[in-house]
Amino acid sequence: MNLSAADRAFLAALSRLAYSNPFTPERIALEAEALGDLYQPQDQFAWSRRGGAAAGERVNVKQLAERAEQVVERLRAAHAGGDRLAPDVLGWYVDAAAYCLYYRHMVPVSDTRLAKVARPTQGAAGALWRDFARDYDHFFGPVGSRLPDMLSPAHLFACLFQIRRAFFAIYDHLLGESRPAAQLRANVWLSIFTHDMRRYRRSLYARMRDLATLVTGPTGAGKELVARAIGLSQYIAFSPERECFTGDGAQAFLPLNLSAMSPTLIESELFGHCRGAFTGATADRVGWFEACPGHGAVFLDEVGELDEQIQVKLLRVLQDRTFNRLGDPRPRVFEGRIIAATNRDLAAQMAHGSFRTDFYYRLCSDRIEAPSLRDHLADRPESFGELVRHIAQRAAGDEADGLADEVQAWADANLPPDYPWPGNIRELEQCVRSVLIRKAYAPPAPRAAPEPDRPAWLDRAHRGELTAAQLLSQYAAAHYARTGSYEQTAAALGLDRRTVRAKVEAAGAG
Ligand SMILES: Nc1ncnc2c1ncn2[C@@H]1O[C@H](COP(=O)(O)OP(=O)(O)OP(=O)(O)O)[C@@H](O)[C@H]1O
Repeated sequence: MNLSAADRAFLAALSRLAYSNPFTPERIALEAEALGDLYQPQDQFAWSRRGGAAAGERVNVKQLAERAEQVVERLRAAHAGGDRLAPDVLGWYVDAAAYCLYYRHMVPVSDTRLAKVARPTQGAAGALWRDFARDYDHFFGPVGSRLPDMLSPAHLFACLFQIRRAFFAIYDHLLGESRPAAQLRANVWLSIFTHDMRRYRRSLYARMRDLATLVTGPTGAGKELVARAIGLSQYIAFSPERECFTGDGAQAFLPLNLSAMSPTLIESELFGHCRGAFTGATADRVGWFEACPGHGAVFLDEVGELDEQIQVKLLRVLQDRTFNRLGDPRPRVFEGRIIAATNRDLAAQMAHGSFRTDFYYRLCSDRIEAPSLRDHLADRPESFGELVRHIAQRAAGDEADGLADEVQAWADANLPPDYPWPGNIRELEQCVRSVLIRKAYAPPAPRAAPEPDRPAWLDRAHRGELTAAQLLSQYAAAHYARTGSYEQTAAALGLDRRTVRAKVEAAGAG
């Protein structure tokens, strides 16, 4: 079949677009490339929630889908008429048809319907699935014999539905039109799907749970939101026989704030315990690692506060997925994904010996930094008004515009232009609520510069808990962390370089 140069260019761009990260500027550039003259310029460099415009209402997306439908139907008709598609055109056809399936069946699924369809009860996704499967046959039936690697309809359905879930989880919750905000959304997408969506759909979807994610950033900057978006967006297989998903996506995020609990309680929450394992353990208890399904995530909030003994147990979970209930010698298997967050400087904690190096490296194979509110405002001062509007919308519904204006006026009159917002977006939320109630907000009093973290090994040394060898290792490691040089550390400690190195390594492993 003869395709025009314009059709070829359109299909080539659409093929890349269908596998691209929707939260990057490249995605917008691909929309422009695919649509050519039809593209309607927009004033955003990457997709973000704005004034309630849902993705389906975007004029460029609509144009893309309409054009994709036309070209795909022409190619299909040509093929049915005996006109064999060339291999490059066949590849484009597959991608464009999958795009049409997404647009036809997933884009109309609203947030509320999504939750109903996602239920693992028989038939919950029935109507959506049957319509999808019919269109799948329509597009791929005629060319099926030439597509040995084609994804099964159930797997493609599960993948496209996952994209829809992830899109909502990111787009609806991680707000802001600044570049750091867009970067954050794009990074969350990568943590879910990686940078290679084809590989993800082929095989990685089943392996993502082996990758832990570490979310860093200051307090109130959205670390838990990030973790939630990743945790609630994992792949869930679809059962065509039962016409439902095989797991409950809504129950898949298990957060635990580690800063507020004693070590025994943390262990019991995470690993579970047997009756009698410790005073007060009156019955067996299933921990979160046991309760978490394969498509779920356990979120370890404030991981920088973890006691070293628990770090060792968590390292084992990360390395070979096994753990024991307290008081039970039988090893059990964790099926889900681990996401951790901290606002502490883990590098400094490692240097001080209070955070294990091996645990750190297993934890941060994937790392996301949540930007501070100051980062948003430095990039885009208008972010203030935009974020206030979003927050006001949640706090006051129809009254949002008036409230947002009040907050802006109050901030202009009462806050210095460089007010640092130490509590980040959480503090901004508090400010909006406070203006709603009292027409004023009292920022927290500036605090003295925080004391640097006191290394845990010093406390242990103080309590007489370290051997002489451990003490020397920790001291050498602390010195080395400050100087970055084995030579200097050796000279200062009166040791030879090799001994210092062995001591520093022993501290890291220790
Ligand atoms: N990017 C964002 N978009 C929208 N809301 C945000 C964003 N970042 C933070 N928030 C809001 O700020 C509040 C705090 O967010 P969250 O609990 O995720 O922060 P955190 O970084 O985990 O804080 P902490 O370190 O204190 O636990 C929440 O109410 C959340 O809705």
